[in-house]
Formats: sequence, structure tokens, C-alpha cells
Amino acid sequence: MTKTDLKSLLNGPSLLAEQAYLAGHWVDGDEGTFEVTNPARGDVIAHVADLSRAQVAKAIAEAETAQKEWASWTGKERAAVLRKWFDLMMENQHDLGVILTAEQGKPLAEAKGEIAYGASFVEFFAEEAKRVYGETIPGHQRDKRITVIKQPIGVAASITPWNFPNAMITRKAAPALAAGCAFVARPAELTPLSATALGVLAERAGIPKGVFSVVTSSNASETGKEFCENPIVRKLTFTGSTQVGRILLRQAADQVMKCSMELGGNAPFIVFDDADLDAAVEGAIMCKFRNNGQTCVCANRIYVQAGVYDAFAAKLKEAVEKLKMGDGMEEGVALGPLINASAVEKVQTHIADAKAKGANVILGDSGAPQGPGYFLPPTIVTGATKDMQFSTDETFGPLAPLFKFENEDDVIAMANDTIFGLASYFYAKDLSRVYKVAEALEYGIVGVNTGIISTEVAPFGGVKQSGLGREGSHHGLDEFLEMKYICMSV
Ligand SMILES: NC(=O)C1=CN([C@@H]2O[C@H](COP(=O)(O)OP(=O)(O)OC[C@H]3O[C@@H](n4cnc5c(N)ncnc54)[C@H](OP(=O)(O)O)[C@@H]3O)[C@@H](O)[C@H]2O)C=CC1
Ligand SMILES: O=C(O)[C@H](O)CS(=O)(=O)O
Repeated sequence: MTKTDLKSLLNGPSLLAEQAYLAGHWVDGDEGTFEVTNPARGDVIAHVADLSRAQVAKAIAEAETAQKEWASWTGKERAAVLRKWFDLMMENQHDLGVILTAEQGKPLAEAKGEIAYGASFVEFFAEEAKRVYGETIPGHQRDKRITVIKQPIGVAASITPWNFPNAMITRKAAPALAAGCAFVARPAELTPLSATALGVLAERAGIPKGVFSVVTSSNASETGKEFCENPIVRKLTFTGSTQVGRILLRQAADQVMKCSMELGGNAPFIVFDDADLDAAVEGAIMCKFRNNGQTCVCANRIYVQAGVYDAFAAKLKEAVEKLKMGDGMEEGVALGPLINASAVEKVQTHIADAKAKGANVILGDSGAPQGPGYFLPPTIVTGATKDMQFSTDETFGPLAPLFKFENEDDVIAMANDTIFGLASYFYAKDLSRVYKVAEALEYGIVGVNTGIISTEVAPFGGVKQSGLGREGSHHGLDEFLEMKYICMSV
């Protein structure tokens, strides 16, 4: 798919923006441009503005000015503009999906699903913009009156990954703008086009110049340092690996900057012997193979109780064999390419490690199809054990390792034996078991009899080294607000 092909697929080619959106102006990069390639075919689909650190600093300075006016609007006025942004995202869902598939690779149906998911945060926080409530507290002395108010934190900056190039930005920008903050977004180098398209629609929606900027760059480290070291930035919100999250937290510590961190995962997916096996297989497929396994909430370890292990393995194999792999633009494709060669190599390394330690490959692991693109057939291994790499490291690809367990206590101990704590899942019918296991799992999210937990109405986030803070739900607004109390003598 070339740039010409991509433009021909769009109803509105102007959504394909190769410049950066800097404080309401479309600009070239002082560092030139960087290439964006289609992971299914390796074609170059865009040459995107490569901003310098000085240009990023300019976006931040403009944001500071714009934010003061934006914060003076009523919540209802901000809500109206955010609602328009939501409406434009949904009106352009097809084009935004095509752009997303072109740069990230996921099947078009999934990409359009991400657009709706990303837009749902804008819709939700447009409503929340009107509900930034404070409180009054009975005075501690007869002549004292205490009032608590919440105010926007100021200029927020985001760094987001390539796996959800639309939704990871809107999940942060929507609450920030609703709260009255200004927002400077730095998308991943691999997938900047979904972000610049959001800039096109933000401009059309009437979001004031400087309130929302998209600073595209090939130098993540430099942009990150500007975000962490610039005293105007009061909030850093990051989604990505725990490794990079640690770097950013260290850098932000010098300013004691408020940070939200949505980091890596290592999700256990547990099938008890009283589970509905067909439902568990359906849930495992969605949980493991959404975005071809490239999500932080994907099942990374699948634990199956001994009595149903063989039956589950057979059913899962039969279901996975039906999944069509190919270019995300092709009808009926369920599994697109991985994002790049290193992603393929990581999955192959996990498979090789497991085989070397005694695992048995019951599906896949056959050589990737010839020709361009980062394709890897889905693989299922049985006989997984805790000494294998995928027990501790996030695979981030289409590999389903099946572990056998005997009882509840053992599987809870194994599930919790990780530095991560983002998402977890289990299938069971016994109510007592459901309550006990859900409470015992050390994770920010527990899916019970479901493999998909993503929604704008719930507080998404992890414990332990999977992150800090929550995104989505009314809690998501607090990440961009400062609380103040006024103690008045009457
Ligand atoms: N908890 C969550 O919600 C999510 C967690 N993740 C986790 O992220 C990983 C996969 O995503 P991936 O994008 O590879 O993760 P990375 O952490 O490598 O990258 C995430 C973002 O951080 C940027 N970045 C990388 N290094 C630095 C740095 N030193 N300073 C500032 N920014 C930097 C990247 O830029 P660039 O790519 O341009 O180099 C990218 O935009 C997995 O571990 C996955 O679990 C991913 C998505 C969601
Ligand atoms: O980046 C991710 O993996 C997302 O946070 C997962 S979700 O929000 O789509 O569930």
C-alpha cells in the first residue's frame, strides 16, 4: 500500500496529515521528515514532520497561553466543543480506521472499533466536563468556613504507544481538555498519522489554537526530556512499557511532576474445571489475539485446571485454526501483521525458549509466510512451565502458552507471581469461587467470564509495576485536576 493507494482509499484525503499540528498551525519539522511504513507490505505510506526539541518547547509555551483562556470557559462550553470532536470522529470513522490499519496493521474492522472506542472517551468526558464538583466542609472553629474546589492542573503532555494510536491519545486528551487543561501529544514514531488526523478533526471541531497540539518526532527521548524538564508542563501521562515508564518517572522526579503511567502487563487467563469451556475458548481468542496479541491486557499466560486441560487445548486449537491471517485491509482477516521485525523476533524467541525447555507446539510456529510484511502464524504451546520466558516477560504477540494447574490456591499463587498487575481473567461458575478468586488476584482489572474488559466507563489501570493512576470513568478526570481548599474566617 503506497501513499497514493492510501489517499485513494479515503473519502476525505485531507485527514492524511504529514505535518505536525503545533498550536493550531500545520508545520514542517526542523529535523526534516521520518518515514511511516505499512507493516503488512513494508511500503512507505508517509513522510511525517520531524520536530526539534525547540519546536516541542514552542508547542508547550503556546499551550500555557491558550490554557488560561480555555480554563475560563464553562464546563458546558468545553463540553460542546468536545462533543463536536466526538461527532467528527464518528462521521470519519471509516477514514480514521483506514489510516490506522495502514500505519499499525490491525484488521480494518478492529481499527474502526478502536476509533469508536477512542471516540467514546471524548463523548464520556464531554459529559463529565460539566461535573467538576467541589464540596463544603463544616468549619473546625465557629468562625471558619471551608470550601474545596477543583481546578485544571495546567499544561499536560502525553507519550503514547503504537498499538492503539487513536484511543491511547483520546483516553488522555479527553479528560484533560474536559478539565480545562491544554494538551501536547507526542505519538509513537511508528504510528503518527492517527494522531495528526485527530489534530485535523480537533481544528474542525473548534478546539482553540494551542489547546491541543500533536508534536510528531523521531526522537522520543528528546521529546520526553522536554516534557519532563520544561517547568510549564505540570502533568505527564504515558502509556507504554514499564521500562520506559521508569525512565520517565526518574526524569519527572526532578520537578516532582504529577504522572499517570499505563505500563506493561502479564495477564493470567484462568480456566477452572467448572467453566463453560466454549465460552472460555471464545474469551481466550478475543483476549489473546485482539490486535494480534499486541495489547497490554492480552492474556500472556493461560492456566487450565487439570480436569479440563486437554479438552480446552483441543477446542482452542480448533478455534484458532479458523482465524484468517493477512493484510488488515482484506475482508475477513482476523490477524494482521505485527508492528515490525523486532516484534516478530520477540515472539519467536519466546517460542524457541519454551520448546527448548520442554513445551509442545500444538499449532503454529511454522515459518512466517514469504514476502513482505511482519506476519507470524498464531501459536499454541502446551506443557508451559514457570521457568519459560513468557512466564515473566510480556510476549506482545500471537503466542498462547497453556499451563496446567491442580487447585485454586496454586493457580492464584502462580497468577500473582509477577511484577505486573494490570489485567487478569478467569472463567468459573461457582459464586463463592468467583468472589474469592476475584479478591485474591493482585491486578487493577479482573475479567470474570469475559475476555474483553475495555470500556470508557470503568477506571482502567494497573497495580505494582503496571502503572500509576486510572484512565476512563469519572476517576479519569481527577488525573487532570488539582484540589484546593479555601479556609475563610467569617
Ligand atoms: N498499560 C497500557 O495501557 C499499555 C502498555 N503498553 C506496553 O508497552 C509495550 C509495547 O509498546 P511500545 O510502544 O513498544 O512501548 P515503548 O515503551 O517502547 O514505547 C511507548 C512510547 O514511548 C516512547 N518512548 C520510548 N522510549 C522513550 C524515552 N526514553 N523517552 C520518552 N519516550 C520514549 C515511544 O516512542 P517511539 O516508539 O517513537 O520510540 C512510544 O511512543 C509493552 O510492554 C506493552 O505492554 C503498551 C500499550 C498500552
Ligand atoms: O494499549 C493497550 O493495550 C490498551 O490499553 C488496551 S485497551 O485499552 O484497548 O484494553
